[in-house]
Amino acid sequence: MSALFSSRRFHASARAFVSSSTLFGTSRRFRHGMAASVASSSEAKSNSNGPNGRYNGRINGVEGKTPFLIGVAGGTASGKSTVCKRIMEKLGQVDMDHAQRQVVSISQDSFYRELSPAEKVKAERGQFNFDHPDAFNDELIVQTLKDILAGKKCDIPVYDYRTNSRCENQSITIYPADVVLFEGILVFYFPEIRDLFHMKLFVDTDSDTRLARRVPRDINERGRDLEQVLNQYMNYVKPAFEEFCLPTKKFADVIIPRGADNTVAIDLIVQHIREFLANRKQNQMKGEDQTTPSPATSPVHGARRPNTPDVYFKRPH
Ligand SMILES: Nc1ncnc2c1ncn2[C@@H]1O[C@H](COP(=O)(O)OP(=O)(O)O)[C@@H](O)[C@H]1O
Ligand SMILES: O=c1ccn([C@@H]2O[C@H](COP(=O)(O)O)[C@@H](O)[C@H]2O)c(=O)[nH]1
Repeated sequence: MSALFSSRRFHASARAFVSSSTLFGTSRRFRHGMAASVASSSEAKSNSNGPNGRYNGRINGVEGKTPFLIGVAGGTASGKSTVCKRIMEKLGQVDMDHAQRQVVSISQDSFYRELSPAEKVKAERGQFNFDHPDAFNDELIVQTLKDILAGKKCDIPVYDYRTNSRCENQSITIYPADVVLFEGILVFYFPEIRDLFHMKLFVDTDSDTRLARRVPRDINERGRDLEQVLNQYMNYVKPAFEEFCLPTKKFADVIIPRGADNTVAIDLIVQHIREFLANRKQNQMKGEDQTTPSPATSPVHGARRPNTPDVYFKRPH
């Protein structure tokens, strides 16, 4: 079993409760960042796969090596994408060619299912429940994540919150990478998806803070008005969070209070990823792979982790 991916090692290093009060005072606003390239369908098609459907163009990606798949769950506007962006930034993965990235981030929002005409009308009136598990195409998520774990290049849909639908003729190309972050409100809800993750993070941000962030975001970036945002929040978002998202916190390996403000937690996760990448590179140079996530920590191979969080990054009381 890979020593690096023995969860014991990571957990031991992080088990101490971290005093964070001096570090979390600053409130910063971060912009969303796509960790994959957005292309038109024709562009996406021009990025060819090699034999066996595997992409041949990467330097670090070795065929057949399973990427380390990290699930990032949490309520709306908890800071999931910002946490992923922070991780990417700290690993120097943002300002580089998408095809060369070792770490990529994917949003569950890309997998909202197509609505029927009647549902579209409801959605336009703010009467469709986008926070219910039925709103997602979970089969496509499973298939995509399995393809990613198999080292395949994938094209995933681009979602437009303003029209409540996929952008036509557009896709995001996800190139094979060593580490893949998959973030979304319900990424731990579906057992078949949940069981694919090698590590599960839950971004745990206070509900008032989340609402205070969601209101301006939905107005400024998603084309909503205040009344619409608050109605949707009260009728669908909040009840669905309590029924479907919050109960999945128990599946997390690491809970990150305060999201991107929690630099201690993010640094620990980044350190863990750095060690994985360094170890994988070293083993590749030696011509062997000991860093493919091991059966003990890899749900892909059927083993399961206990459903209790191993680590809390906690402010002392
Ligand atoms: N730590 C933070 N401080 C201030 N604003 C933040 C912070 N984290 C996220 N935001 C802002 O809150 C909104 C939601 O953050 P985002 O990361 O998109 O959340 P999620 O992906 O969970 O929906 C965005 O407008 C983002 O810029
Ligand atoms: O068409 C749509 C699709 C989704 N939503 C809302 O988005 C959030 C999930 O995205 P986060 O980035 O995690 O906030 C979810 O709460 C949906 O309510 C939408 O309003 N319209």
